[in-house]
Amino acid sequence: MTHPKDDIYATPLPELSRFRFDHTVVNVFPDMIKRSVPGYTTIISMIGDLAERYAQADSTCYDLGCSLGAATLAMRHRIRAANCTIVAVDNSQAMIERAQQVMQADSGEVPVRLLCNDLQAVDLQNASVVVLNFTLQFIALAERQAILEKIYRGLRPGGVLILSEKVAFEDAPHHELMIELHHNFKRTNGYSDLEIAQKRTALENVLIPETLEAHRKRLKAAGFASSDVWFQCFNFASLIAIKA
Ligand SMILES: C[S@@+](CC[C@H](N)C(=O)[O-])C[C@H]1O[C@@H](n2cnc3c(N)ncnc32)[C@H](O)[C@@H]1O
Ligand SMILES: O=C(O)C(=O)C[C@]1(C(=O)O)C=C[C@@H](O)C=C1
Repeated sequence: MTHPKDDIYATPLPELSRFRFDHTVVNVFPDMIKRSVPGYTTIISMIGDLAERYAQADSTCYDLGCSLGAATLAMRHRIRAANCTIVAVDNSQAMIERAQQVMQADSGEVPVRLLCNDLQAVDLQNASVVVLNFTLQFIALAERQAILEKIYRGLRPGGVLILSEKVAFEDAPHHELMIELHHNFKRTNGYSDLEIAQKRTALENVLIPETLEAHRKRLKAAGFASSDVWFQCFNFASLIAIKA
């Protein structure tokens, strides 16, 4: 499958609409996310490692906000436990349609079920691995706690949640520095200042980052006794939370 270059924000757009995961984004998504999220390829690969370690026999692994299924594929190729299924969920019809093609072209043996649905409407049961890879950041703040509680309830003891997010920092100078370093990462990857600025505006009030402290507090309140960061590059981080 070819991966066209993301040039969505390359020319001045008279009206910047809110960022949406529509057909235009789907077409360039693999290029967009690799050039926009520091460490994305490493995180995907490590989700495979973690799935190999934590997937339990006769259980379900969930990829919530799966987009084109990069984390699903990483898990599919690393799970060794017997009789596991992966359920991959996204509420963008365009993403799920393309993800179907990606799964059909893949020869992995672990069964994958793709669902076009709001992850908040999906019942989680008998889970050993749950992935929220840059998804929770797109959900309203007031709805985030209930999602983590549902995940906690749906996990088996010893199961794991992998939560990756763009994050904010309490300390204003540090926050600004991380944003500048992230923008510099994008510039190094070929995005112009115009592209960076227009995407930033389109993501305003759509992608809502929180501090790592806020995420850990929420995970604790949901029931996770243990959670901590296992990856961070600038303002992009991934946490691991284990159900005792
Ligand atoms: C940044 S992308 C996730 C990337 C993907 N997890 C990966 O590892 O490549 C965010 C995804 O979350 C999906 N999403 C946002 N809100 C959602 C919701 N309430 N229910 C299901 N999917 C959602 C979007 O459609 C989008 O595909
Ligand atoms: O913060 C940015 O500038 C981004 O482009 C980040 C981000 C993300 O973290 O999901 C936003 C939208 C796209 O899905 C790809 C990357």
